[in-house]
Amino acid sequence: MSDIKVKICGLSTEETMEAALDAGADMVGLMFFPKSPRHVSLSDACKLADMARDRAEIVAVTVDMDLDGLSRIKELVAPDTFQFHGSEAPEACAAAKVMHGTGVMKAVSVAAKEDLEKALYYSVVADRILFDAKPPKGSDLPGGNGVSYDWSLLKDLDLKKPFMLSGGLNADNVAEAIRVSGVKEVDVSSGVERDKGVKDSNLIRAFMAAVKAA
Ligand SMILES: O=C(O)c1ccccc1NCC(=O)[C@H](O)[C@H](O)COP(=O)(O)O
Repeated sequence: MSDIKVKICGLSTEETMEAALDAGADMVGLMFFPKSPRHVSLSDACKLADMARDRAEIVAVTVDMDLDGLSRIKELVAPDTFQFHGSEAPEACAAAKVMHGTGVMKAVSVAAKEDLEKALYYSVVADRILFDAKPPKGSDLPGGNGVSYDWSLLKDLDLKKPFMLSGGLNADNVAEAIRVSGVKEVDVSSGVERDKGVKDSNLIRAFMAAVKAA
């Protein structure tokens, strides 16, 4: 059994949230970016977060959200962690930690080796870095695009902070991604969906099983 940490991102129904929790997901992501097909309303987010509380780390995913928006999510949903998936500056990450008392994960988009350098600035203020694939040209979404990058870029990376690999993972490729990159944490969204934005409980279970067997 591997000790790889898993985040299942963009859960939007009670059935798939339960499947993720029951299968042992360590972190569950709720999407607050209106353009995302995985977007959840505040009231749905509250119900889903209540299911996950004390069973997994609840991650609120936001993109360049203003302070009022973040405060509303904090008050109503009470996430453990904010995932900043836009162009938030390191100072904004630091401020959010102080203001909301949550953990902060910063997404850094990767296509080539030089993209990793950005993580050094964020690793000082964020609790965790999410190395996600750079969105393809023309995509409206900064994440959740189901595309990968060269996993070996993360091999031997010494960041002094935990980091996750994401982008285009699924049950068929996650073991290879872990082997090639040497990472201890993975994140998935599209790879456990049957249609864009529609999570599938069987695919979630298959992904978790593939990670455990890696
Ligand atoms: O998933 C989205 O729709 C999304 C939209 C805007 C910002 C971030 C988004 N997802 C963030 C995640 O953490 C995804 O799990 C990550 O990008 C990997 O997605 P995928 O390649 O689909 O597995």
